[in-house]
Amino acid sequence: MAGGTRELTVDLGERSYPIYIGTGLLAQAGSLFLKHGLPVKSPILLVTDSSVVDLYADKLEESLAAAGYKVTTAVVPSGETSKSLEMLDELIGAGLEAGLDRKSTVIALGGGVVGDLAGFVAASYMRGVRFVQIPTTIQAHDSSVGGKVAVNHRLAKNIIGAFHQPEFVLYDLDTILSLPMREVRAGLSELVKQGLLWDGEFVRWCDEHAEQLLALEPEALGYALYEGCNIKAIVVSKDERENDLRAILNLGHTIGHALEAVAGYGELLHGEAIAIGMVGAARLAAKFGYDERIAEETERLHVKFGLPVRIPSHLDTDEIMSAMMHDKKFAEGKMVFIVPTDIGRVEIRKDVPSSWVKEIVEGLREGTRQA
Ligand SMILES: NC(=O)c1ccc[n+]([C@@H]2O[C@H](COP(=O)([O-])OP(=O)(O)OC[C@H]3O[C@@H](n4cnc5c(N)ncnc54)[C@H](O)[C@@H]3O)[C@@H](O)[C@H]2O)c1
Ligand SMILES: O=C(O)C(=O)C[C@@H](O)[C@H](O)[C@H](O)COP(=O)(O)O
Ligand SMILES: [Zn+2]
Repeated sequence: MAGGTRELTVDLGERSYPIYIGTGLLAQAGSLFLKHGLPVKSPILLVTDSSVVDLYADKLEESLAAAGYKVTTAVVPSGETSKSLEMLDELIGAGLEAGLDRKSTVIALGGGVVGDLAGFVAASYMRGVRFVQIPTTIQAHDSSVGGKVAVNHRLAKNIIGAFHQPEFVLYDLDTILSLPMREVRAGLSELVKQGLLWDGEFVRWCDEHAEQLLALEPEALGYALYEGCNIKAIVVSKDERENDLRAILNLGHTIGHALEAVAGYGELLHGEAIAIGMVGAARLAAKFGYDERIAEETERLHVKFGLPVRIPSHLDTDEIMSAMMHDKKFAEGKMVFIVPTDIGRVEIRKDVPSSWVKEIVEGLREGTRQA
């Protein structure tokens, strides 16, 4: 690997895999595919989106071709609406037409949308083929690690999916430099999330380096993405299938996923919805008697990164409340929330009164002063 490349392991026994983080890595993809034993004789399906294809597909295709691979590239429209059953159907068709067999590999080149969608194609094509994650957004430090793959239903996010771990994750930090500013901010939301749920020191570091992160200063970005992937890898390694601990990665998602579905996929970016959801979760913490400064700090930090912290006024509270009932954590008639107990610590609460949640949603509406 190129000097300066960092490597982490997602420790899952026989399904363990590395995450390579560094610069100039797209050009090394072919040799890494060979190193990981991905068969040359079976065609590859490369899935990317309409914004990423012109930026990075050529470099990847060239590297794979030089290593002897035959690659067919399928391009989906960029944005959340591509995480759909219709697009899954299209891509399965593309795989069949390209002659993919059971030894083939599906590659995701793009952000979390492409990662989740291509991952679900890999999980379902012929009941499962190999999969490689090549993330190109900040957000995708989260989505490319851990094996959650899915498409959306109009009523609920990620409700049709699977757990399907990649062979490896190849994170070429050069790709991040072309991200639009709104996507940079949205991605930083989930990076800060990893600190809020696991590592208060990392939150303080993000706070102190906000300017460098927003400017995509390479050293700060490389360190932060490494830390974000590391936290994700630790949690996933302890509880791959979300029997318990892994649910903490869902901080902000009970409200956030509901907002995405009710607003219509793509109106609020995932990271934006989760930013609002994290402020909501922190306000819930105060209701459970935890320090009110947790909510104040959470909000201040998100404002510093230029993220939304209020629910758009046109979204209906009752619709948001009923969308939350479709949350995957909802069980035995109870709402479940990941609640911060300090900056860098959370607990899983299964005793959350829906009246409290409704009060918080109302209090978070645009134009409402803090309750
Ligand atoms: N599976 C998981 O564990 C997990 C974790 C976090 C998020 N997610 C999912 O990830 C999705 C959000 O991911 P995202 O924020 O990466 O969104 P995205 O994939 O839609 O990418 C954001 C936008 O940036 C563009 N883009 C991507 N890379 C680019 C680049 N390098 N330069 C210029 N433009 C680029 C894309 O075309 C898109 O328009 C959501 O669907 C969310 O549910 C999944
Ligand atoms: O990997 C996880 O586990 C997460 O919860 C990470 C989240 O950031 C991500 O948005 C995930 O897709 C949400 O999972 P879901 O099970 O609530 O759909
Ligand atoms: Zn998320």
